[in-house]
Amino acid sequence: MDKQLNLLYLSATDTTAKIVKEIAYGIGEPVKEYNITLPGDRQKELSFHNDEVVIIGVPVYAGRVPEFLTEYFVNVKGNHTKAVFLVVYGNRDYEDALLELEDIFEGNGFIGIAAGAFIGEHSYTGKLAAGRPDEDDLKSAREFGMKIKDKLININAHGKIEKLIVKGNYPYKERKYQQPVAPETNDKCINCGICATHCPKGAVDLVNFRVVDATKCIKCCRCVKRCPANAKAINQESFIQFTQGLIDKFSITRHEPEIFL
Ligand SMILES: Cc1cc2nc3c(=O)[nH]c(=O)nc-3n(C[C@H](O)[C@H](O)[C@H](O)COP(=O)(O)O)c2cc1C
Repeated sequence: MDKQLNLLYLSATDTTAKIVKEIAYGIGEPVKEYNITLPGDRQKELSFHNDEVVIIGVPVYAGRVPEFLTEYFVNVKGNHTKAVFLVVYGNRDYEDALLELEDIFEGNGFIGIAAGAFIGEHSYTGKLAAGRPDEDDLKSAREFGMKIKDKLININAHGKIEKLIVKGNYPYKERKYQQPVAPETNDKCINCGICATHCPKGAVDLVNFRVVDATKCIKCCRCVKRCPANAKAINQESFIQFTQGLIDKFSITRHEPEIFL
């Protein structure tokens, strides 16, 4: 087997983390984790060797890799390092995110050997892909891991890796300007500060937890979902309407994981 299996992921509301870990469990190797969800974890340059494997997982934001992450990924280098690409989306669509993720990392010295698009509860609401990844999703993730293990054994025996083809189109889906919005804090706030210390963008003020910099907020909803007092919510009418539209349109059909090997 390869020397080291690594997990590199951002997961604001923990769905990506669950799937990445279950894939690793299916591969069955001890892992080294690089959880890059918090700003402090995205300071260092990372480089991986040719005898390592990295599972790289990100949530889908507007059909793409989250933009601020593409800036950080410039600092993650491979050296003919084998990689598994994973995107997790909220049952709407993942559009060009997987192709973009593959392009970024293959441009940085990684070689894609497998990829997957899985489904996680939508960051904006518990009414879309509620409770996912569920048992079936996690089973699919484990089985995907086992297939990756077989492929790695095969690669190591024959030394040949065919170009990985994933779903997605060029040009990638256009990134549209979005009006800055930020969560508000209600009177239930207990001043614990979890929202501030857990914000992936450092958008919540570390002294006055009610102050959120809307220009930094990425609407990942980590603060909303992690708040033990249910005190944070995005209340802007446009956001509420957009979220309701997603529920109306995309909660009827259950999407299933897709894998590419
Ligand atoms: C800003 C933003 C944009 C999103 N865009 C999409 C999207 O285009 N398609 C989709 O199905 N889900 C979308 N989602 C939902 C997330 O991809 C999904 O909930 C994912 O499971 C979150 O991963 P995490 O729990 O690891 O943060 C979006 C979420 C956020 C916060």
